[in-house]
Amino acid sequence: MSRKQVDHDYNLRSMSNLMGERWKKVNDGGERSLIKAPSSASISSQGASAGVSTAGAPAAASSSSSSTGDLERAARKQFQQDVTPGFVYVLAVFSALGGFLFGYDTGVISGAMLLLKRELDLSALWQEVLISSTVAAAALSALLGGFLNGLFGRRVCILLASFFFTVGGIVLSTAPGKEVLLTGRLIVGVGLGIASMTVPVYIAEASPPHLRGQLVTVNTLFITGGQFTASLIDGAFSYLKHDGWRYMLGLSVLPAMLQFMGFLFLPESPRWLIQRGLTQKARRVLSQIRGNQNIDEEYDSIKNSIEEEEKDSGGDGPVIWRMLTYPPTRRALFVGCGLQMFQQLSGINTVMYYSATILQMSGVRDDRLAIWLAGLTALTNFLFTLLGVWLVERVGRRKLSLGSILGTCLSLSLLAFGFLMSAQHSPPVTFHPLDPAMANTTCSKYPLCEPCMLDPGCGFCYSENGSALLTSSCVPVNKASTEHAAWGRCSNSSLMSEQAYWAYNYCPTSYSWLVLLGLVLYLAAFAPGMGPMPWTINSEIYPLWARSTGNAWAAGVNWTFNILVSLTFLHLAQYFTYYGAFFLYSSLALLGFIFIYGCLPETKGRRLEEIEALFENQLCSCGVSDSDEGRQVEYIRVKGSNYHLSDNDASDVD
Ligand SMILES: O[C@H]1[C@H](O)[C@@H](O)[C@H](O)[C@@H](O)[C@H]1O
Repeated sequence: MSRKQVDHDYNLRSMSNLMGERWKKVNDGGERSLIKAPSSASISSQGASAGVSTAGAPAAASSSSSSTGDLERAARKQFQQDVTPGFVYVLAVFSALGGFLFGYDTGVISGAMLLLKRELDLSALWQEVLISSTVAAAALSALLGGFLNGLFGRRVCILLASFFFTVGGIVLSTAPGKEVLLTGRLIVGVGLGIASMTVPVYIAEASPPHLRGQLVTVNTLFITGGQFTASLIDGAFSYLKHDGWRYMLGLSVLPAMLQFMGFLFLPESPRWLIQRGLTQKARRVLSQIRGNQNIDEEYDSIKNSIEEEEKDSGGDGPVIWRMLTYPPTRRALFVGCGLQMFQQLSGINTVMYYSATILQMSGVRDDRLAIWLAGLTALTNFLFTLLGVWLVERVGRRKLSLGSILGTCLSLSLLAFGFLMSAQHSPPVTFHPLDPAMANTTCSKYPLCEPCMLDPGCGFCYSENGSALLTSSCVPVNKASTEHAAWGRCSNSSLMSEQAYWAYNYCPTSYSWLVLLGLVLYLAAFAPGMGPMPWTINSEIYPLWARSTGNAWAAGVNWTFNILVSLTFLHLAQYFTYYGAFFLYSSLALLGFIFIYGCLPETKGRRLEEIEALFENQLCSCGVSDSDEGRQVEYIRVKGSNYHLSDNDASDVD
């Protein structure tokens, strides 16, 4: 069926929800288009100046929908010209401190661990437990956060999260031993889970539609900003001989307290208030955050949609059950969780974590320098997320996500190819010790650097003249610190760097530039789209009754896959080699592309109340297609029928 054909039987409510305006059916020579009837003064005045006929004249389908596009754009422009009060920015920035803490607390631990394992003599198991306990606690508390959000509201949850961050930071910085450290990391994890699911919802519910994408994306900008700050703090405090980790872990208390104090004065989300029947308060908050705009229309639209939703979502039982048994929310949940899953499966946290090693492969031999340069990776992630903030309202969520995941997939392949070339030109092991006590290790049997490096018990010790390898051996790693070999010339710091270099986890290679290029391209592709979009889109695709639960489950999926990918990476690399692991991530990103292409509708510029309609029919039915005249048509399939939403010149597609 041509996409220009529109069926007879359509659901008017869905469409009026969808565009937030009244719609009329126009019979158009056997084809039906939808054009919008002006309902507000601003629209009619703009519509008149744009010369738009709204009376249902039997115009050609393309011109009527083109006029609809003009009218839509004019209305949007008018809306944007109305003053957006600065208060909404203040509110977004204070909320996004939760994102900053998310980034800081997940980022700071790698640098802190270098000091902790030395000072507290931590075993590999304890190191692993201290790192992953926070993520595991975050996964569980994100789910719990959905329930708390529904019950106490967004504001109380953000206060609760900043309280956990503060207490966790204090416990961590004063911890006398590893058990207390673990307690602190668990407390911080609880804060992380609650903040990660509440903040995007709160910002989305308070923002006007034309700014929503940008303001929610600012939260991810703060996440990456937190990760960058953590790398700077890690670098700076790594010079302290004692207790540097206490400052690293404790400094998060400052933004946490700032957020707590700010939220004592910031309001509850108006949508949650209306849902709870606190209508007077909701009106007050709406006026506060919309400044001099007329809030009646927004208030009514929220209220109506809550009433409609209550009928639609009917039934009893836990919200997640109602979501799963009601097709639109089931589809939204599928899309939301899928996005979060593919975000993590594209390996962002592995790439970030592994960047110091990638830099070492490129010839940066000094550990400290590698830590500082890893900060550059975090900075690149941050800067490209900034690009995402700029792009999200310009190109829309769908195109941004698609472009980003495609770029992620290609750059992962480049990374993998770089690793493959390094492996194929792996330097040989030229020196096999004669001393039987030393020779009888698994390490000394490896003929090349590649298998030696993939064995976590061994490292490659070598000397070179310029870029020519002189002698090399594969020796066991020092169990107490992977920075040295267990014996031989690489076991002694003073000999190392003068006569020999110790490569643990990597091999010297002349293909490092390929890997480095892959890393930079990866961040440039991932950070503007796949980094922020899963959070942004989840904050807007669920109806109010399902919003906190939907976000809770999606955030839970994010944290779960985060831990899964980071815990399996080294094993994956061991069994499939590094290039195998990165080719796997690249194939998963390709699957993600297909998923997004098929299932993600555009939500840009729509009211939260309108977005539910996008999920009311079968999945994979929204997008932009070429019309018969070679123009691009934005369409949606509702209840088995196709509707044009806009008809724009290819150069001017929303
Ligand atoms: O969106 C964020 C961001 O991309 C971070 O850099 C990453 O560490 C998180 O896991 C992710 O959820």
